[in-house]
Amino acid sequence: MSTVDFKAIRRDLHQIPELGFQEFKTQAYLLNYISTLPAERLEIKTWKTGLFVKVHGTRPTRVIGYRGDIDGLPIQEETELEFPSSHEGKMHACGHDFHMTIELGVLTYFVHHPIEDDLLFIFQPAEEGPGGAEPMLQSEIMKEWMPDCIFALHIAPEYEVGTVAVKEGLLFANTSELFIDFKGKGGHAAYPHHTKDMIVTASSFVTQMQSIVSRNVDPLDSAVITVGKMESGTVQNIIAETARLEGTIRTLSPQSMQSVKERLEALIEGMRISYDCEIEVSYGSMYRQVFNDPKWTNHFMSFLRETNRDLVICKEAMTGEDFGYMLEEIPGFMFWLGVDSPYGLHHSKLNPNEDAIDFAITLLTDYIGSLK
Ligand SMILES: CC(=O)N[C@@H](CCC[C@H](N)C(=O)O)C(=O)O
Repeated sequence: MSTVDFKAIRRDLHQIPELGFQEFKTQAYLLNYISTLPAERLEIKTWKTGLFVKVHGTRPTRVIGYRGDIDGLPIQEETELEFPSSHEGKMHACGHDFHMTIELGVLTYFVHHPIEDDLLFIFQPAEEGPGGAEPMLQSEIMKEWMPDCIFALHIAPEYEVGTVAVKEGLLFANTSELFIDFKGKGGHAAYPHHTKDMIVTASSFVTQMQSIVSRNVDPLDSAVITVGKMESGTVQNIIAETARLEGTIRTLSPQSMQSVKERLEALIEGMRISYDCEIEVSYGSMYRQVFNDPKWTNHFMSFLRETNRDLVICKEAMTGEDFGYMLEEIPGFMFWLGVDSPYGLHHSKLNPNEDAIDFAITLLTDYIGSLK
């Protein structure tokens, strides 16, 4: 193959994590690398901070799509790596540095070994939020280069390197971001009866919300409501006038997403009365479930068995992924790639095993190469 050191590329990318739609250095890095490849078969179009890269086939009748996401998370890295994030408070804590590197590896291979069909490599911004897949899908470039099938992977810390986990049908949940603002009346810590304390209100709401999952959702149709951020107050002896909760809702069925929101709004209505305050709710970005096309997924699983790769038929997860939008329009699948990290996704010490990079590049080039 080529003599490119993809681990070194991953390390470069790991050092420059950027949040959704701010991936300027990342885009420049990707463009710079791609500019080192033979250009004859390549067509490159930038889209916001992302990229579409087409590798023209020798006698194309189809376009085979591959999508990787490129954004990082607002987390202060706490690994002991020799190449930590150089961006204060930001980290590739969801493995998108791996995703991009593997995509570059596959792209590189097919630039040197073109197949008959065209290949479309999508480097998608803002997967963690506010979501790049849906607007990318609506873009003129995508309409012109619409793939006939599409694939993607996500790193999985819980599996060994060399393991692929996948299932047909539902893989990832429906998601909705959740923002709730409380407004009461601040005042002296010693005179709570003259105030409307929003720390007490918001705390009580966080606990009450959990009853939606335990009492309103069918236990066989799981849901999660997580509050990841709670902001309130100024100092220890002032009662807080405002509070803000930021969270996310996950449901296995789209119908449950609707009913969870209805219950949440009913609870809010009750809180307004019982705590005599103002409460505003908004939902931010929402992602469609990731639903793997059964035909393509079974084809991939047969390939894994025939080539003696370690395959785990996994359960669905409450993770979200805006790749779900692409799979709604284009048949294909997403799979989990084992990277064996003691710390999980979205953890400040996530440390995936880099051996998974070469494994994944070979796996994907073998699989895509087999699509005669
Ligand atoms: C794979 C992964 O971890 N994806 C994210 C997607 C987040 C979507 C949105 N910002 C939300 O929080 O609802 C995840 O947290 O599952």
